[in-house]
Amino acid sequence: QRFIPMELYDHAQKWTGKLANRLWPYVHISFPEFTGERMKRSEAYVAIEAYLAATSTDHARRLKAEVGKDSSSLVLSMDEHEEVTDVFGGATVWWSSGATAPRNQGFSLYPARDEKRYYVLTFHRRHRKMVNGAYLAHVMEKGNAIRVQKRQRKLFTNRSHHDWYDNKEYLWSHVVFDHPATFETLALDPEVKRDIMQDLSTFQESKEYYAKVGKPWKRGYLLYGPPGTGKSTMIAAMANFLDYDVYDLELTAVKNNSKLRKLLVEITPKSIVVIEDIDCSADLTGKRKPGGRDEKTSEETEIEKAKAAAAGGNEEGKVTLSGLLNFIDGIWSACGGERIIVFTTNYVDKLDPALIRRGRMDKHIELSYCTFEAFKVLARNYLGVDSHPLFPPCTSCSSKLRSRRPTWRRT
Ligand SMILES: Nc1ncnc2c1ncn2[C@@H]1O[C@H](COP(=O)(O)OP(=O)(O)OP(=O)(O)O)[C@@H](O)[C@H]1O
Ligand SMILES: [Mg+2]
Repeated sequence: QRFIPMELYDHAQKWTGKLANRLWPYVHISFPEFTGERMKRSEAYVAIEAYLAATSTDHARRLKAEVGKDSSSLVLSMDEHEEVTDVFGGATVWWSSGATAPRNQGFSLYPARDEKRYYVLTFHRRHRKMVNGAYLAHVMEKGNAIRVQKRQRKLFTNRSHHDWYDNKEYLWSHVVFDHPATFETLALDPEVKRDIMQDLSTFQESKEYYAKVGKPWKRGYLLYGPPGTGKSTMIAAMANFLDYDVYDLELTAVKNNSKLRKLLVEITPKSIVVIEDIDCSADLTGKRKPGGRDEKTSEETEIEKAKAAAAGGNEEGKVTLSGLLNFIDGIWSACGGERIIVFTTNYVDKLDPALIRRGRMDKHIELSYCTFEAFKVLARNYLGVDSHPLFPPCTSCSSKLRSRRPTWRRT
């Protein structure tokens, strides 16, 4: 600006740019950690972080360590201002990490809050097409796969809390999900068990199928039976089998239908949403009468409204049957995808037929008192006994026994 006349300045800038391009044929792409206003971590950044953690630990010299999945091992990843080289399809690319200094240099309780971290990818411009296409797709795919494999599964419940660090209201609170139940330890008829496991695997692999038929990728299970017959245990076994998070929805703590919808939107994919004891979770009989018609007179309705008003509430002040039906398969239910919804109940007859019709609750599983085959699993689990003189000697005998359905209670 001091030496070049103003009228030539633009030209000079253009030509120096071109010259620099000639001499410096490298392209940079940066991937910031946060994008937009919502303070949501960018998916690309998270995938790259996982990818680089896996590929960089052998080469990078500055690593940072975090506690891993089982809380005892450490996971290493690339530290800030570190650079690693990656080779893909004959091309060499360089990844570096960095962070912009916090804007607020003064005293703060949360010093790292406005620090902005990013990754920069550098490569020769002749590889531009390959990097933009195949290489970045490869990084995202591999990074996401590593992330899923390494993540700690969580058990959520709908108790909202305010995070002062993020200055954000979280509708779900969570702990690490660490239930040891599996289908192997679940005492259940082997055929029923195989059928459920098959059904879950099919669901997990059916992304294309659901897209083809135009249905959201989700499935409903209704588990019913007497108390203590393994409904809750089965949910834990399902979560362990599918490697999903669990969202335990306490319906009585949800104020109204719009809160329920907000909770739904926050649920991530690869999760099981559980509503335990659905028959006593909320008043879900709606305004239906056994005959299917609303037989209330307008006078009765008025009285109910007055009662509700006197109690300080109204229809908007609670979760209704229609709100719950919309939660399960309304237009909002498609958000997220890959979700299983499980209801448990001791009294299946008490539930509104609309709530548990096939399509909404696709699979109804009765868990009742144990059959002989299931009893053998318990004997193996608890006593380490595989065979015993009192066990029936052949399978045909055991199947006869099974057909009689003994009503032994588990202790
Ligand atoms: N089929 C089963 N296989 C193995 N263990 C079982 C089974 N059923 C029950 N149990 C054991 O019994 C206990 C109670 O089971 P669980 O909590 O799963 O029953 P539930 O059907 O959810 O009962 P409720 O209807 O009262 O909620 C568990 O600790 C579990 O170990
Ligand atoms: Mg239970």
